[in-house]
Amino acid sequence: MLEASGITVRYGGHTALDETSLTITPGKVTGLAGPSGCGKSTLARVMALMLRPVSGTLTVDGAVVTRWRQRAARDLRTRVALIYQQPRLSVDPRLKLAEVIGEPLAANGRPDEGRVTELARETGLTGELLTRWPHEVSDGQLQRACVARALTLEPRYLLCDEMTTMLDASTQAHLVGVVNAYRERTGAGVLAISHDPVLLDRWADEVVGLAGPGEPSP
Ligand SMILES: Nc1ncnc2c1ncn2[C@@H]1O[C@H](COP(=O)(O)OP(=O)(O)OP(=O)(O)O)[C@@H](O)[C@H]1O
Repeated sequence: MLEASGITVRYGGHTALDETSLTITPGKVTGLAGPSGCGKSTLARVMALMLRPVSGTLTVDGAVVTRWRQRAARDLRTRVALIYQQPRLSVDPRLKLAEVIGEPLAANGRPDEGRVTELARETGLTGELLTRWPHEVSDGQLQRACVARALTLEPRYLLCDEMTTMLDASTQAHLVGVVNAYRERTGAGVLAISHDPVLLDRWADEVVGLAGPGEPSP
């Protein structure tokens, strides 16, 4: 399990999370809802080992996380992948789409063109798109590449932060289908953060509501 327990995060003097807890179970989709600014993205970044909380404990399959970001143990860091709402802010504009997808493999010294091609096919990207720069593709095509990138190292937990909010209905359905197929094949646990109650109702096994600090739980 991926377990955040009693997590507190402050940005300067502002408390974004106040002793918040959330558990993601392998094989299940946990939905996370809550008003804008209540700390959903912040919690996802903590659970992806990208943001160190002021206090609280994060455990990944029983291992307590003590180091964060690049200093985190590679084995723990690569067990969790995060997909953001805005693909343009999460890709290096100097990399072509094939390189975007293959980035985690290259960074871990395991370049694998075959795996990149396979993931591109699964996420609905044609070979021709793989040779383009990010500015030459649509947001939906770029998000497909980001989903493929998130799956390259076969994470045990996949955190989808408003993954489909900016996309049309058919791209949304396709990418949710890709994540579901991955979960069914590998038993990965999924966190689905969304403002869309219809999507969460359809997609999640359980929906958790997050209140802002100092507010009553919904
Ligand atoms: N890097 C930052 N520096 C300062 N404050 C931040 C930073 N990131 C987020 N915050 C603040 O922390 C709070 C929680 O932000 P967060 O993005 O986690 O909320 P959210 O629930 O994901 O919101 P939304 O649904 O609008 O995406 C907000 O008040 C936000 O303004």
